[in-house]
Amino acid sequence: MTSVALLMAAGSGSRFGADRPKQYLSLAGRPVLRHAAEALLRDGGVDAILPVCASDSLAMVAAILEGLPTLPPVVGGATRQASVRAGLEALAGDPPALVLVHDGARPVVPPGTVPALLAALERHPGAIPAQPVTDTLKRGEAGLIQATVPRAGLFRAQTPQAFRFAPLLAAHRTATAEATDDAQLLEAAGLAVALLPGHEQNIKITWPEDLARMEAALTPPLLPRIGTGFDVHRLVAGRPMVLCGVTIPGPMGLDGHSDADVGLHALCDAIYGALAEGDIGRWFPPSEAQWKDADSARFLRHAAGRIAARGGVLANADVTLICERPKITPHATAMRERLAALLEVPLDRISVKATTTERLGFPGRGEGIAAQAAVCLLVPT
Ligand SMILES: Nc1ccn([C@@H]2O[C@H](COP(=O)(O)OP(=O)(O)OP(=O)(O)O)[C@@H](O)[C@H]2O)c(=O)n1
Ligand SMILES: C[C@](O)(CO)[C@H](O)COP(=O)(O)O
Repeated sequence: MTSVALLMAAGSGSRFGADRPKQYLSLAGRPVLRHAAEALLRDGGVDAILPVCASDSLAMVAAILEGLPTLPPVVGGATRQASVRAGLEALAGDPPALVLVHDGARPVVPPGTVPALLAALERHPGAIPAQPVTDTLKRGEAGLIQATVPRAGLFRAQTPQAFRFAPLLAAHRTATAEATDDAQLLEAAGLAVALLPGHEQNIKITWPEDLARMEAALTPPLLPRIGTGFDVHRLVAGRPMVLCGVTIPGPMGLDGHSDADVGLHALCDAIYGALAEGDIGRWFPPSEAQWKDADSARFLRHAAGRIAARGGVLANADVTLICERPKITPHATAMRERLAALLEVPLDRISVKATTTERLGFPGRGEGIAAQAAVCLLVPT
């Protein structure tokens, strides 16, 4: 093996103050540590990851990293330096040529970072990513400024930090003082460590607000998706009149394979259209006997399920019923309530309204009822 990455996860996250160490908290649905491991491996160049963690977390860490090229986890120490040393000693019997040391609490390793670090090791025994300090620096005490510290030539060190294995192990074995990163030990040994460009997204999660910032950065933006639907059913005697999930008593009803709820069908088609998932006939073919006289509410629940399956939400829906009779206004609130309940959204996201065609055409002659619907969904890109 030519390069191994130590993934540091033996800290307790005392500044973060959660019920678990921060590297095990969920970020965009997966543990922070899993993000860090995948990010390390993404560009290639790392043959295996060696996790370093607390003794009571060995099985959990192995489970979190399942499926990735990992070596069995090693137990860390009381300080970060002691933990890195434990990882290096575990490799010393069959040493890799190169080693990277990465904080398990840094879930983002920007693309290109690992290849650039490994390339720099051809010229130097160590290389790290670092960001130039851009704020004015103050030294303070008891809430008062003591001095302004010149910031020229100052950098904020990040990880992964990359080293030739032998000098890093030697530096750890001979260290006399506690270092907050590994480059410091090579510096103390008088060895050159290259400074490569770091990245603002490479945040070490230290405080709760860091995790919140990362969550916002990793959550895919929601894309508005518009859909429209249109449907017509014939008016006949002796059939129920179900419109937008509400049954309206009377001698005439709508003809169709299902309960012929024309408004609800238009709404389903608008949703399927917004998702580019066909139409109601694709999901519930009229050729299938099981949908005969079916309550169309189940179609709308299915459409709502498709929105949820895509991780989306319904921003709003607007249904227009086109008929002379029945008069819709007395029923509009009940229809909105029924649709909102089926879609599990607040009432103010649903509109139901009606129009006539001034007695023109088939709706005007009372031969049928038409409905059109428009929806706006917000769906992750
Ligand atoms: N004894 C330790 C201490 C820290 N780390 C790891 O080193 C990285 C950076 O350390 P830090 O942010 O200081 O983590 P914690 O020590 O967990 O945090 P705190 O200082 O707030 O307790 C983390 O991934 C952490 O798990 C480690 O492996 N062993
Ligand atoms: C290694 C490190 O992430 C580089 O910035 C940092 O030094 C860790 O520091 P901490 O004091 O352990 O948080």
